[in-house]
Amino acid sequence: MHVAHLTLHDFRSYADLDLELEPGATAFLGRNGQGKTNLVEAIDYLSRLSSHRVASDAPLVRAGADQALVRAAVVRDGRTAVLEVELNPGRANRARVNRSPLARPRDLIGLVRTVVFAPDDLTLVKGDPTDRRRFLDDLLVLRAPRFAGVRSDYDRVLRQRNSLLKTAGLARGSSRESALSTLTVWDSHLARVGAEILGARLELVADLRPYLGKAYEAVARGAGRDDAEIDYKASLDLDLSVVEERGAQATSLDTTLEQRLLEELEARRSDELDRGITLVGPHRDDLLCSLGNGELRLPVKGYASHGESWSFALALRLASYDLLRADGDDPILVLDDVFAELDTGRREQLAHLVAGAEQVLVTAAVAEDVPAALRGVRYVVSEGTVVRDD
Ligand SMILES: Nc1ncnc2c1ncn2[C@@H]1O[C@H](COP(=O)(O)OP(=O)(O)OP(=O)(O)O)[C@@H](O)[C@H]1O
Repeated sequence: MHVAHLTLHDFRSYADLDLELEPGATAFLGRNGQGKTNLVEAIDYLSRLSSHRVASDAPLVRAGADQALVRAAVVRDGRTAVLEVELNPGRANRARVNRSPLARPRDLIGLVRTVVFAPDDLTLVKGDPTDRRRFLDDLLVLRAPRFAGVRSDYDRVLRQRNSLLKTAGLARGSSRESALSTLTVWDSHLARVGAEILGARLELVADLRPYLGKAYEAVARGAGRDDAEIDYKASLDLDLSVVEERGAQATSLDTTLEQRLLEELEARRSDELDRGITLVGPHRDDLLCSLGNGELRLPVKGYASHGESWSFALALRLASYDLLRADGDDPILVLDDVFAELDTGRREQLAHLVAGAEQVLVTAAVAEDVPAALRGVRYVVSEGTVVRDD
């Protein structure tokens, strides 16, 4: 797929912008702070309805304006769809496809898919578990958009359950009894939705694993296919052979996981009441990233060198891209300011690996940092204007 036309209105630093885009590589060049990342962020926003840079929508609306608009003509298998989202911080956003309003903005998710490489990707391996959980869930949603709904259901159940745990922990006598019986109801909600997320993440990690080994071998010189490894670390003991047996039906896997979550919630009840938070569930899990082979396998976080950590983060993104491609769709690749972070060898290697993508959008402050294979169409971005440089 590729974006053929992008329109922005009051998005970030852009009051109004209309831009034709082509398949293949396009580089946005210009000094720091001129609006290069703002452009690719807009396309990424359409893909996931969130930004790779900020957690809320408010900073995406141009200072002084009260709403922003992002519209893109997306070409997929020769057919064009016009996707549009109106950002209204503090109020409901609105989305349209071919000018028809969607019942919920999140119905837009999945119609355009992006994989973004950005300097912040180092946090995938060096940051908190939250960063890795977000990585997994974002990829999950790109592969199966209905997970956007499952994830928001889980967040809601978790908030309600935590607030009930606090109330029950402080209550005495009959009000404690009543809070505890309501808690049982929330246990079953949490276990049901949590099992769905857990099962999907476990399968995702199993699907991603072979692509990760291949990608790490490609980006880290001298590395082998078995050097990079990912393992899902759940907040409870699981018999992972259930998942490894890919023949297992998703529904039976979810039932097994739901049962395990319920048992664990029961076992940790008094701890949870003391602390007033939910200690079991996919919100407590992590993705373990490790390097090495044979007996010497070490976690990336805390052990790997800066270069190895970067290669691992790049490999995670490349593996996501390959996995989405294997699902039968060619996502739009965004390389936001990454070349300045890489040595010449890694730049060329990365360019070689992604040059065949249907559309690659690159941003860079220094034109020479962009490898020749990705120089394609060039735009100069300066003070909010985007001018083609032929
Ligand atoms: N909501 C907003 N309203 C107005 N201006 C904004 C808003 N958000 C960001 N900006 C401005 O956009 C500019 C940053 O743009 P962007 O991040 O795209 O820069 P860039 O060209 O990618 O720079 P670099 O090369 O440093 O990454 C900053 O000058 C910032 O002040």
